[in-house]
Amino acid sequence: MARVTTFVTVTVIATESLSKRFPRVTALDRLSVDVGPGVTGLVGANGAGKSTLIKILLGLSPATEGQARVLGLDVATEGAAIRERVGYMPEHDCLPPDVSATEFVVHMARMSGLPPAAARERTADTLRHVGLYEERYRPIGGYSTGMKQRVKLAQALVHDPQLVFLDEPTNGLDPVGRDDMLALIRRIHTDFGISVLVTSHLLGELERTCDHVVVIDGGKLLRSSSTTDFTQITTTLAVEVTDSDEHPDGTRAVREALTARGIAVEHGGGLPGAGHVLLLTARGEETYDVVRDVVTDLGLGLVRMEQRRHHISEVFQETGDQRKEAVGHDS
Ligand SMILES: Nc1ncnc2c1ncn2[C@@H]1O[C@H](COP(=O)(O)OP(=O)(O)OP(=O)(O)O)[C@@H](O)[C@H]1O
Repeated sequence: MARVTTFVTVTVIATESLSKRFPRVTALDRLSVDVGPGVTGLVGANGAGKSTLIKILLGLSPATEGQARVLGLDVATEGAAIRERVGYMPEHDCLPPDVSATEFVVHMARMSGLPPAAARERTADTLRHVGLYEERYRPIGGYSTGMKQRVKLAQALVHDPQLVFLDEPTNGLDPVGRDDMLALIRRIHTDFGISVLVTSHLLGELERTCDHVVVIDGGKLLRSSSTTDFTQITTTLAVEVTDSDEHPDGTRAVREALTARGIAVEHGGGLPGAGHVLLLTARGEETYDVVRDVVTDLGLGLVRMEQRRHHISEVFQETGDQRKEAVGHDS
């Protein structure tokens, strides 16, 4: 008998027309989005609805309308089964100050159903993984913000979930602490195969960490796509040319010729120390040909013509004021 092979795209989270209305505000507004395995960023300004979505996905808060499934389980009826398989790092400080990280994480592991010996072993492994060593025996009250974030992360991981929700894990961290946390988040997926949904109000910081980014604003979906698609919507070409006797300012001559051919040159000499660099938006292969022809016709030398990858935050700056205002940017 012929064997039929089907390719199934695994959906980790699926929402369909999901809404959450509070008396004075609509926190989620008919949100339909699918999230696959890997590391996914959920980005939106403060109040966009990120935490509300996470609480619904954990089965902790009922949706007003619509449906959602997590790991194939219905959030409305299978919340307990979802929480067995999903770890949650809440946004706000929620740690008891008087106990040590070890005591707290063992307690959380026991609450998740692990027997005492396994809970202790998993706690030691997880705290080591998040980078807490001798300090793990000291009371949490004396910890830095970075150490507290690591304890919150450890308790989300200790029961070996298939998926973790991390709500603003970089909040309150300095730039070095932020980078460390983002690297740690990436390793949760690469080292253990756990899928991650991580929220942030900073679009820029997620591009290095996430495979996929979902952007929401006012509870509505603005965009959901792979990080690469985000950063390659448009390609900027950096073009550098020589001068000649005939054209002592080669850069200017090329700029004028390109403008005459209908190619907008975004900035002239915008890169540090590169007075001869032109930046222009490439629209397919033909832009390359036009630049090459223009430079040759002017009798100039082409020093370089290279693609410059966009950062996510730049893409948003270019795609309209509404999005720009909706999403915070790295400073
Ligand atoms: N229990 C609640 N009662 C009333 N309004 C709420 C409640 N929880 C959230 N909201 C409102 O819903 C909107 C979305 O809040 P939510 O906390 O989900 O946003 P967020 O994107 O996580 O932002 P932040 O990072 O600031 O928490 C906000 O306007 C908020 O004030």
